[in-house]
Amino acid sequence: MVKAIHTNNAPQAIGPYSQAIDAGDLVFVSGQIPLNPETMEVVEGDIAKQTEQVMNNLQAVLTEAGLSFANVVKFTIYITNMDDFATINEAYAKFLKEPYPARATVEVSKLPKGVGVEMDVIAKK
Ligand SMILES: CC(=[NH2+])C(=O)[O-]
Repeated sequence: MVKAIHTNNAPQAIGPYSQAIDAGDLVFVSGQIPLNPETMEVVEGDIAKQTEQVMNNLQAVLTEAGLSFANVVKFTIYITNMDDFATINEAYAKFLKEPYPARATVEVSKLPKGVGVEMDVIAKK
């Protein structure tokens, strides 16, 4: 039995998906892009600001599931410009403590709403 997680503290889904799915021992959080949850607009600012918003959005969904970044076992990061890798790492690391989750970072040609970064996570209860 799976359960959808929903919070108004993170952006509403922009397509037919749940913000997260509780699948028992694991919680799968959908890709977050840098939308302000109140306005549903892309945040203004550079890729560091976008990364910070993505992390805040992920944190809000995890909190709704009763979890935190300490529960995250896997991140996937999608970026539209691999030249942003170092900047994204720096902004990302501010939210995490060692041992860091497993991770993959891939460059893609486009992301929804024209943003530069999207991330999804898998968390273990
Ligand atoms: C933003 C997102 N998670 C999607 O699938 O479009």
